[in-house]
Amino acid sequence: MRIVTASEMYEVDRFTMEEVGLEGKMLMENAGRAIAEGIMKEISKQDEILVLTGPGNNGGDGFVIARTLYLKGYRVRVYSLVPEEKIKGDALYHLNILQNVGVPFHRLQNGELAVRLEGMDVIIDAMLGIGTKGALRSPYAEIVDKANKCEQAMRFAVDIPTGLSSDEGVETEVAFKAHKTFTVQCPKESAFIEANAQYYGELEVVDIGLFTESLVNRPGKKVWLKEDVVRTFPVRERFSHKGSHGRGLIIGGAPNMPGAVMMAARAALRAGAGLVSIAASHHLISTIAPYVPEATYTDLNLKTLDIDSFHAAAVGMGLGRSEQSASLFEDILRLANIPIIIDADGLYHLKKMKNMLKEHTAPVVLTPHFKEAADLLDTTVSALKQNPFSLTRAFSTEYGVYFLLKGPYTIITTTDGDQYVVTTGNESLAKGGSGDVLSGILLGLLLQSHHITEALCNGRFIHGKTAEILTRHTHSRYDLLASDVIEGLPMTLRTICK
Ligand SMILES: NC(=O)C1=CN([C@@H]2O[C@H](COP(=O)(O)OP(=O)(O)OC[C@H]3O[C@@H](n4cnc5c(N)ncnc54)[C@H](OP(=O)(O)O)[C@@H]3O)[C@@H](O)[C@H]2O)[C@@H](O)CC1
Ligand SMILES: Nc1ncnc2c1ncn2[C@@H]1O[C@H](COP(=O)(O)OP(=O)(O)O)[C@@H](O)[C@H]1O
Ligand SMILES: [K+]
Repeated sequence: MRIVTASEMYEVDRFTMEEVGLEGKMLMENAGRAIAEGIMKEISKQDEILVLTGPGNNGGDGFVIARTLYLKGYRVRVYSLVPEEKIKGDALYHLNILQNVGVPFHRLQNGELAVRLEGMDVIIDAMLGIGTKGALRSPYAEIVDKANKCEQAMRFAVDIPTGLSSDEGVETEVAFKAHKTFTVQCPKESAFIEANAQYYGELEVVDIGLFTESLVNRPGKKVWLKEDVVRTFPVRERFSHKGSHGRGLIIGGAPNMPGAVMMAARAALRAGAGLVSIAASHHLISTIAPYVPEATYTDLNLKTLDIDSFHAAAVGMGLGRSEQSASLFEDILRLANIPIIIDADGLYHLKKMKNMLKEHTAPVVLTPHFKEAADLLDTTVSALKQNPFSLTRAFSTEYGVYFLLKGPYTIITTTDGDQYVVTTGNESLAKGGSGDVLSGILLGLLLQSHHITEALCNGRFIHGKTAEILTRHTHSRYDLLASDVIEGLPMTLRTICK
């Protein structure tokens, strides 16, 4: 499912209207009806419903929603924040129909509504959409603030909550706090910015018949969905052997962090890897081996370890930050000609030698969380949180790496700048070890997949999905351990990726 900026959405609108020939009025009718259908599932006919409308097409969607609800017998009225003379085009067309049908219609007088927002059971925000520029002006800011204070009301936003930008990089002062946002055709970039989650609430995408084909040739952003996992998950052939599913190498294991490589190895095997080897300090091997008997072990000595005899490697989990491990990491990066995942302490060392990435020809996957990523990109966590798409895309294309920016909304960027968002998972994963398990799953899938992007998206999807399934059935969001996620993978794989 494509994620768009405002300008991309306008291009989709233009293409659909001018080149395909679907009229704007009809698109507005489709949008309003689809959103009204969604809202009707959440409200009752006893509810007092107020639709707040603005000057543009977002307001036009609001007129269609109000008419649809009214004709179905709901108690709805419309409040326009602008005089009728300001309403033009398709929105005016639908305002006329609204008035012909007899839906109660009022407009704001001297900045005040003639009804108390506090008395409303349902407030629908069709004030501003993707045409929003800058901070809210009066009277929008005041009305939005009042609406947000109506604690008893269910609040729905049309397309985007009024006050938010569609694009990343814009700080929000005041915005409508929706319980649920019905977004038109494609989620907008800003829906995946952490600070905006409190305004969007739950997000539902409504299909109104727009054609997104006009965007096909641009580097794109997409949400990776279950149907994408089902379509691309590696198939296990009946006559395959262990070598068919890849030989993976995990390099790490500082004496005080034996768990990281252990969990990564076990997760890689559970995700389907054919063979997994752990290269760790020989003191550690006897400690780890009983916990992952299916793996093989080798001393972490680059004179004897032939990295390229493996199909892919993961390095950095529990590697340590000593000078010695820094030079070990540098040697690995210089020697490896296989796809390599770099996580945790590997990312720490990489910061000082990131120019090596430009010379490196084999695929490199970086899996930082926000703090690690901000360090690597020489920026702050808050700047990265506000501009995660553009900053990671710039880094990926400059350094030629795959970048998996870990978080509740994980953004995966390819070397070409295409981006995928994976939103599975919940706060049960906010616990030490989750990242090690993810690295293991990613390695397991990298070994079995023809496409690196699919391996990364699928790996991150099943990691989060497993946490969702476990916290729904057998665990709480408090107790879940990273190793529980490994043991929960069978449930996810059996249901999604048979
Ligand atoms: N085919 C279609 O057309 C379809 C359209 N669709 C729907 O249309 C929506 C986009 O409609 P749109 O382009 O009319 O923009 P929209 O956001 O409603 O209003 C812009 C107005 O806001 C005003 N304004 C801006 N910033 C402001 C601020 N900070 N504070 C205060 N005011 C501010 C600005 O005023 P101005 O600055 O020009 O005076 C301008 O007049 C889209 O989100 C979707 O819901 C869908 O139904 C699909 C089919
Ligand atoms: N609140 C959350 N919601 C969903 N996923 C989360 C949340 N917090 C963490 N995660 C996931 O857990 C993992 C944490 O990785 P990381 O911070 O590297 O953990 P560690 O280094 O402790 O192993 C990431 O995959 C991230 O997407
Ligand atoms: K809106």
